[in-house]
Amino acid sequence: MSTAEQLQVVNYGIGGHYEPHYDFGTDEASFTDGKDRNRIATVLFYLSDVELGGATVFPIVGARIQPFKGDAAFWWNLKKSGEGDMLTRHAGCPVLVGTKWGVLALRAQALSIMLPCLVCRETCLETRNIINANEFLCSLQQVDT
Ligand SMILES: O=C(O)CCC(=O)C(=O)O
Ligand SMILES: [Fe+2]
Repeated sequence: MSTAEQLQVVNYGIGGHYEPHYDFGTDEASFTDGKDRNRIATVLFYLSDVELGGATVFPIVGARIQPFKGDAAFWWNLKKSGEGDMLTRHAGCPVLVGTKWGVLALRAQALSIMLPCLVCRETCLETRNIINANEFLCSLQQVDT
């Protein structure tokens, strides 16, 4: 797939975590080369259950996703305008018991090609049975930050 970066394997042991961050590039210089290749979306496939801890959390929208083997989390990093969506700040909470395995696909795509697709994104998400963390998970349990 020419528009996706290489898959990244995520593995955390006890205490392993990922500090709050954005997946889109904030360094404008990297994305003003005429290619519009900022990271439009992220999908994180969970390859293991985690006994305790290890949730992926979105503190600004108050969303929390506990990893279960076979589940996936999906979110759009950019707004329709192409700007980074500041609501997507997220983190991997420390693993307290067990191990966390996942595969992360960061999708870099020319916005001119992706924009028409954004319009129907709810439908696309429904048919793929994946989770839109930005919109759908806002209603889930509040995160303690
Ligand atoms: O481990 C997680 O739950 C999040 C990982 C992540 O956000 C990343 O690798 O960019
Ligand atoms: Fe991330």
